[in-house]
Amino acid sequence: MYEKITPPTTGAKITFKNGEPIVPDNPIIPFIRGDGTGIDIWPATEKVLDAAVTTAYKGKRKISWFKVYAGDEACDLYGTYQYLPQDTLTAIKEYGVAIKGPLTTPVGGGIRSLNVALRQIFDLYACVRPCRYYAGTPSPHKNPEKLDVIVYRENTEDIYLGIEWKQGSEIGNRLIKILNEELIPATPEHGKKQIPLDAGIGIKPISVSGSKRLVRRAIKHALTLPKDKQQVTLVHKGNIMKYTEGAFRDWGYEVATAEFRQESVTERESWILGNREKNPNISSEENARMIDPGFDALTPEKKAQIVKEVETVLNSIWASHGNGKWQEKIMVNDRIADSIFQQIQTRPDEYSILATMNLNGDYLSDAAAAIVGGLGMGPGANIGDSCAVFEATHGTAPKHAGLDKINPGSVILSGVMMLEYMGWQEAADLIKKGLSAAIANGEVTYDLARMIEPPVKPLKCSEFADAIIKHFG
Ligand SMILES: NC(=O)C1=CN([C@@H]2O[C@H](COP(=O)(O)OP(=O)(O)OC[C@H]3O[C@@H](n4cnc5c(N)ncnc54)[C@H](OP(=O)(O)O)[C@@H]3O)[C@@H](O)[C@H]2O)C=CC1
Ligand SMILES: O=C(O)CCC(=O)C(=O)O
Ligand SMILES: [Mg+2]
Repeated sequence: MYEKITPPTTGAKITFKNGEPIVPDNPIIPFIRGDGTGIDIWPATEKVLDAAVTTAYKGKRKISWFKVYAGDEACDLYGTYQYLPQDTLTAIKEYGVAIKGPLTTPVGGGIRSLNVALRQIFDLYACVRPCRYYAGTPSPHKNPEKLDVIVYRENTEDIYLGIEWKQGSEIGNRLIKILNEELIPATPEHGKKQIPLDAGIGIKPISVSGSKRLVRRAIKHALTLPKDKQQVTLVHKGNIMKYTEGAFRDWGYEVATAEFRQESVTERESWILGNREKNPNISSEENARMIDPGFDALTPEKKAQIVKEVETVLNSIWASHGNGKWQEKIMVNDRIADSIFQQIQTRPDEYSILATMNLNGDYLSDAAAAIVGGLGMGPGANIGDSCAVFEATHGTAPKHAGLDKINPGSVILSGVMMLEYMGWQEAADLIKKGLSAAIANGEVTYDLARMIEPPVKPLKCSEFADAIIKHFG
């Protein structure tokens, strides 16, 4: 079955039922070490995960690690250009849950991202990146503890589908010609616009199914959070890209109101209900004026539309959501993408789950990680219905590779997410406890040490792993 790798002789497979993992006490878990700093981070991560499982379960549970190859290491073993060997894909498919270090992607040419390929091959449609603060972590922000968000990023489409044509290529030129001469003129709303003849072209598909399954998962996750965090914000640039980003917003609201009607309220609905609660005799038109600040300047058709919206909401959900009942529901709102970047800095505590398309989520997860201490503190998971691959938000950080210096925190915390996903909460809690105590004690790697006042001596990557284990307590 495998060409160059052999699974561990002990251990059992994780299987899936209705999208949920069924985990034996001795699961076989494939891991990819990763390029660049993966060489430093993986041994530290494995050591911490194993120590936590041993301490928590005293031998009753154990992970059997299965080394599989991707990136530079794979080329060394399998030959030139064998960046993602079939062995690796077979192992991940067979064992269902895997963890990986970062993999290099060249800019401008060369291979396409192996990280993105894994997400697409296994249909890992939700990229889940929690950004929360561990006490004592130095941060460029005054109140980093106020940020506690989970970026829920669509993981398989958008421009990451990778369908693009190089400037000057034959097909690219043909496409531009067809667009300029046939398709754009046939679309009146595009007027006399033309694509520059010297452009490269990329395609940005955003589908109903891709958007809805992501938002569905985000809402289900929100339902498991404490009441004050039960909120999903749909992030989009729908004012500019109406039929992709704007549609993502609309489909997100459709999921909330059609599939989670009893559990959710949209922000606009909450305003309409709230206006009626404050003034039981309020007219529909007055209510419409209050939810839309520009109401008086609108055309009569637009005004009528908003009045109708008010009446529809009151007729359909006043009984189930009115008189303050909406305050017990999951709030679904939306924010324009550029605005959310400033909102998570200026009003961090107003947000919880941020549901995004692929590119916006990529940017936003790095930005949110920076607020709580940087990319060394940014874990993540790529989740599908029959497979999950855990990996950090950051990349290979090549300038720090092989120095035993980098912060392994993000991959270790990705391991914590994996343990939680497996239902091994006791082991996950031990690691969070050990990591919190190490940080609070100033035992940190260079990235955090350089921000601490007065300065502390940085630990090596491997020493940080040891400090976490020491603080299991
Ligand atoms: N999922 C994946 O595997 C990903 C892969 N990549 C790939 O990684 C490669 C390098 O990308 P690049 O843009 O340099 O981004 P990186 O995330 O690799 O690194 C950028 C900088 O972030 C800081 N950083 C990153 N990781 C850590 C960490 N664990 N601890 C502390 N600081 C950290 C370092 O800053 P400083 O030097 O200031 O300390 C580093 O120089 C590219 O090929 C890219 O495509 C990128 C993202 C995700
Ligand atoms: O695959 C890559 O090289 C980059 C991916 C990335 O930045 C991410 O997933 O956050
Ligand atoms: Mg990224």
